[in-house]
Amino acid sequence: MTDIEKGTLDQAVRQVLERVRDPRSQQDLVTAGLVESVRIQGGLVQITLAADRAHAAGLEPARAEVERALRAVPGIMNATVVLTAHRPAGSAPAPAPARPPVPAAPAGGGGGHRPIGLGGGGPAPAATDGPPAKLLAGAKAVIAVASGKGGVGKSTTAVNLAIGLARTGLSVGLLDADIHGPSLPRMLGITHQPEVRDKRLIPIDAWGLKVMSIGLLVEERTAMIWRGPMVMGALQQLMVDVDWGELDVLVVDMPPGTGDAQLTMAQKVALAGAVIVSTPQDIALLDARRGVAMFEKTRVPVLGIVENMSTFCCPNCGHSTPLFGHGGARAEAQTLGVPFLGEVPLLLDIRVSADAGTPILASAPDSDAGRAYMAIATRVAEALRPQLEKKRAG
Ligand SMILES: Nc1ncnc2c1ncn2[C@@H]1O[C@H](COP(=O)(O)OP(=O)(O)OP(=O)(O)O)[C@@H](O)[C@H]1O
Repeated sequence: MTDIEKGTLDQAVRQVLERVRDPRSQQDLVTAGLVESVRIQGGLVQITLAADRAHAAGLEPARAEVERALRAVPGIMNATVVLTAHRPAGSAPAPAPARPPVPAAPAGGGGGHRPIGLGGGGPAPAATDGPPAKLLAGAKAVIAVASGKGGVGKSTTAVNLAIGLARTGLSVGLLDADIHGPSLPRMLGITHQPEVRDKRLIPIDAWGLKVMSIGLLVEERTAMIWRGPMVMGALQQLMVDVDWGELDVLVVDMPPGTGDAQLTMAQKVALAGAVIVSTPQDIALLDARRGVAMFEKTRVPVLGIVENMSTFCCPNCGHSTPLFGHGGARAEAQTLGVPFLGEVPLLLDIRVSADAGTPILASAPDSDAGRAYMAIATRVAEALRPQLEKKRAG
């Protein structure tokens, strides 16, 4: 796209936003300060409208009108307008910007910048507090990999667990729902963006898995600063707009913690089970306990606990040291009455292979780490068998 074409698109988008009225103030959406962000990239447009909850309830027709109008503009291949209700009640909308907030795309588009590819093809929820619906129903079993605390190796476990499940002969997808820190593209060595076909995102094939991550669609920095309802909006769109095809298991790498985002996910998706990852330290186990409690509260079966960074294996002499203690997760699992799925040592090779984008179970399946992950995956596959058989029969 040339600079001139891009300038014309900017202008067309602005005209649409200035034509549609806010029903409350009767001002156009830009003047009313309701436009939070505009992103234009290679013919794809994503706009976020933000208002307080009461105001947002009446803005759906305006949102739909903007979307319709944008999709009719020549040169716009697809447009998604998201309405978020995250402004505090009674707060004044942001002052009208002189221009719509800066489109994130550099002039000329493309150029290595990550586009928004959300197609808006499915029944994407417009507001973030719509009625609960069970999403991702296409997969025979959806499992969440969660941790009460960040940095315990949840994503590394999710990746290797997914590869292990695929090695048992299942068709497996991997969804990175860790919106604030999407690390799966890096861990899987994915550098290209997903295609949009019939307004739906096509997951990327990597290591025998179908993969989708918000990290493939927006810059990491953008995702990091999103607030709660925007995170939920993005998550829901990821769950609605991706064409997963036929899957036996979809592994969801959850955001760390046990806050609203996790709870909402657990409620909106018919989860077949959850795998909780923890290090053996008391503090991490305390958070893991909260994770187990959260899933139990939402009636999601806990498939078990994984102890990560169990012992430190020195790459030089092979000596094992229980750096963070050892066995705590097994004991905790016993106390909580949930299965213990296995332990993974703290190994330099795991970190190096993750950073290189070549997950250890794919690159070195016969290594200690590879075997540890495969044992965990085999236990999870076994636990999922009844559900998979039931779905296949049905
Ligand atoms: N068993 C292990 N041995 C060595 N390094 C590991 C191990 N598990 C994870 N790591 C490394 O620890 C770091 C954090 O892991 P990871 O990103 O999987 O954690 P996380 O819990 O998903 O973090 P966040 O909550 O921030 O997303 C990464 O550099 C990863 O390579």
